[in-house]
Amino acid sequence: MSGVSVTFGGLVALSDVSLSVAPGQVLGVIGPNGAGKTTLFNVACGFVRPDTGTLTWRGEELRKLRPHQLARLGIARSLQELGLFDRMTVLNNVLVGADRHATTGFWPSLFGLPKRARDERALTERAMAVLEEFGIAEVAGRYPGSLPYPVRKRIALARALVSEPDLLLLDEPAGGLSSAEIDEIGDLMRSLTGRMSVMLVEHHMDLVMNVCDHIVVLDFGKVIARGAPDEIRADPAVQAAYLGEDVVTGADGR
Ligand SMILES: Nc1ncnc2c1ncn2[C@@H]1O[C@H](COP(=O)(O)OP(=O)(O)OP(=O)(O)O)[C@@H](O)[C@H]1O
Repeated sequence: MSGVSVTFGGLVALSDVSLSVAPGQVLGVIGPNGAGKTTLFNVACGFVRPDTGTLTWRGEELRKLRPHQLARLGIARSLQELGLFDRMTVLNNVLVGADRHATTGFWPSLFGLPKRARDERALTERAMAVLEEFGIAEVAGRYPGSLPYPVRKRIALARALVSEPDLLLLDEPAGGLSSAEIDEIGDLMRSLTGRMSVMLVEHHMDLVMNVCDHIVVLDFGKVIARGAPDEIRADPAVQAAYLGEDVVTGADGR
């Protein structure tokens, strides 16, 4: 993302924001309320078109990015609004995310050619492996509506991961979770380091400090700091921006 600016009416939500996520890196984007985090996430997903600036993915500029193009580009996202289908089993919800790996198109699947069956078996195995990794394989046959929120959250994450994206975009994964559940989600995220690039947009400092390799701090739509977690923690501009906010830092209270 380079030189991205977004205005809503007269309000500047993002101003000349540049950032990049290195291969295998977990990048955190934090900032106080109204800093522009959600807007930045929406730009990365193609929900919001920036007024100025460019998005580049693997050396190619993405002009007029639209959300439905992400999967083809190897980018997955998980939103705060989990978007699970309550009338589909957990396994089928996860399989929805696996589309990118289905090699057969519409016509072969319509005529039920054997390749389709092989594809489906491989995809189901992959989906079960991700559910297993997330510790929720035992609910594969259940319906999401009957499951507690933290489990639903894991299902949404599993759905994003089953396509084995090269870049995962996460919007506030800690929202609505208790601190023990945040620790668990943090462990899951740390296990993603090196496997894919992750951009994590999150208000919760604790999670960001624990799982991110690199952090970008926004305030009033501008980047006010960037660096490793320890540098960010010690940065006076960041402390000033968060002044008056209920900031939770490390588990040891630092
Ligand atoms: N669709 C919109 N129309 C008008 N103003 C908007 C819109 N979306 C965001 N804004 C404004 O842009 C600014 C940045 O908002 P944004 O939601 O990106 O911040 P945030 O860092 O995600 O905040 P929070 O932590 O509270 O979710 C805010 O002043 C917000 O009121």
